[in-house]
Amino acid sequence: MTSPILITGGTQRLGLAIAKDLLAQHYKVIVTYRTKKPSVDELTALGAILIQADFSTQDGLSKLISDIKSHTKSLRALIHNASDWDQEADTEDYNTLFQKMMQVHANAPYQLNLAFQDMLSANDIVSDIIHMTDYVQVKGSKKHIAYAASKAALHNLTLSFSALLAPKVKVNSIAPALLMFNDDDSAAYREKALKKSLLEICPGAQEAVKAVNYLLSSDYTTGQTLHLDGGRHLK
Ligand SMILES: NC(=O)C1=CN([C@@H]2O[C@H](COP(=O)(O)OP(=O)(O)OC[C@H]3O[C@@H](n4cnc5c(N)ncnc54)[C@H](OP(=O)(O)O)[C@@H]3O)[C@@H](O)[C@H]2O)C=CC1
Ligand SMILES: Nc1nc2c(c(=O)[nH]1)N=C([C@H](O)[C@@H](O)CO)CN2
Repeated sequence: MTSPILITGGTQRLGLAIAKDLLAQHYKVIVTYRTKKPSVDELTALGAILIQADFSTQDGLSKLISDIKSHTKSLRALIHNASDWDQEADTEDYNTLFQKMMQVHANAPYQLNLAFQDMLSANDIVSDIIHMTDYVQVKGSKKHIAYAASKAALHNLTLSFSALLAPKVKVNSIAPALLMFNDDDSAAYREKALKKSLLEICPGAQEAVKAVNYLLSSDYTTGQTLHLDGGRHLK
């Protein structure tokens, strides 16, 4: 009996591509979503279990933990992908912004990892936790200060949980820089963003898919970060 892979925020962009690829490999997949959209039905038709969840509140997080435990007794992998890319320019309520970024990007993965550690260790093979962090985890960001701090916290969870859960569970970060533009990104933004890396491309969601599959297949990678940044750190 193969255990399912749980991916959070898997109904658009990188998460959707990862979920579809795992389904195509015949993994059992549980996907969380916050907002109903056509891909919820698309993934259900492909055989995924879709669970509505909003991690921005403790009640929402506690409900998700309960819902997951009602669906399975084990997990092959837990992929923390859900995220909001909020910026300080959009608000003056910095307390709410900071709390929300830390809640979604650090507190939710922290509590889900602790709640599901036994389910992850219940397999005959080594399981995986993957934290989708960000290039800015080590660099910071002038325009997304709270977001960057929360991604740094998420990466620190990689270090702690890899030590705590070894050898039954590998725990790694995937730290992308630009992988996908957003639909409302201007031509000027896109041109400027492309020039921030050495390779000067926007590779698309499959770059994240390939990284996830490497980590799932690895026998010897834990506590690490896969940097998907086109050489931006050297520019
Ligand atoms: N795209 C890129 O180039 C980069 C991405 N990353 C990271 O990779 C991951 C995937 O990126 P991307 O695909 O662009 O992500 P998105 O911005 O598309 O967000 C992914 C999903 O997160 C869900 N989500 C947001 N807040 C909550 C919440 N409070 N509770 C539950 N779900 C929530 C959303 O759900 P819904 O839509 O249902 O509301 C959304 O579908 C993220 O962690 C991101 O930070 C890092 C660097 C670059
Ligand atoms: N949740 C999200 N996080 C991030 C996004 C996004 O669209 N959603 N996008 C980026 C940018 O691509 C950035 O890496 C470009 O420099 C970062 N995080």
